[in-house]
Amino acid sequence: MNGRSLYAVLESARRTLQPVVLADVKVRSPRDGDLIDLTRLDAYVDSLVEGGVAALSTPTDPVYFAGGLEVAARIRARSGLPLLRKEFFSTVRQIEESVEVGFDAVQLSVNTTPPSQLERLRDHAVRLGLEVLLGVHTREHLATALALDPVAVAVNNRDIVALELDPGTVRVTEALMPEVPAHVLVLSESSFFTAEDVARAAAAGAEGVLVGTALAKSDDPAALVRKLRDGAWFCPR
Ligand SMILES: O=C(O)c1ccccc1NCC(=O)[C@H](O)[C@H](O)COP(=O)(O)O
Repeated sequence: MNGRSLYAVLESARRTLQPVVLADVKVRSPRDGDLIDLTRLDAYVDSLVEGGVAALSTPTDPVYFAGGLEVAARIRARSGLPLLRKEFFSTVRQIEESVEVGFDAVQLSVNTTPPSQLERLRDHAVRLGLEVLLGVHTREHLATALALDPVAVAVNNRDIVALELDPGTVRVTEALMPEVPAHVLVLSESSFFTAEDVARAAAAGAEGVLVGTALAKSDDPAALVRKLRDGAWFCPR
């Protein structure tokens, strides 16, 4: 394990009572089309870091999100922050290449990872020193995830199976939080546009939020990171 821990980043919200803001470096969105011009990727990552994001993620799926391991390697080279891989995981090889590229964590979403592979891929990732978030969108997904005794879950406010074409709402996080045990860390993901959205997730007990589209579309991503984070207080569960 290296010094870049996503778990530690999320845990920090419990001490500071401020939620952490993570940025999803998403080149393309199935819903909104092209988001990041790769010729400005380095400058974009720099502005996120300047704004004070606590960690980064990137979807490496090339088909719907125009991501890839080359983009991930560029983000890795540009920033020393913890880096989470989003992918439709189904093979052990994908976990191994995540380590090779320099990811610190992977998200295995319960609704896209083949059920027979979920525990196996989680265990393999842990053996290789990766941190693991189990991604959920419904009560049923959450029950499946909690049965695996996770350190952290990611509540996706959008439906990744519908390729995030739904608008998404922080109400998904608000509805699921009462069922998450206090010791499990929570990252609330997707559909964050205003400081009020972030405040609602933090008030519901999410240690962190993951923001992609709003930052990519912003003229001043650093300022937006500060605005989203500074108006919110984390309420311990
Ligand atoms: O969540 C996943 O499992 C996933 C897998 C493969 C590709 C993308 C995946 N998720 C995408 C996201 O999580 C969103 O891009 C992220 O939450 C940012 O959302 P938004 O702020 O609404 O752009």
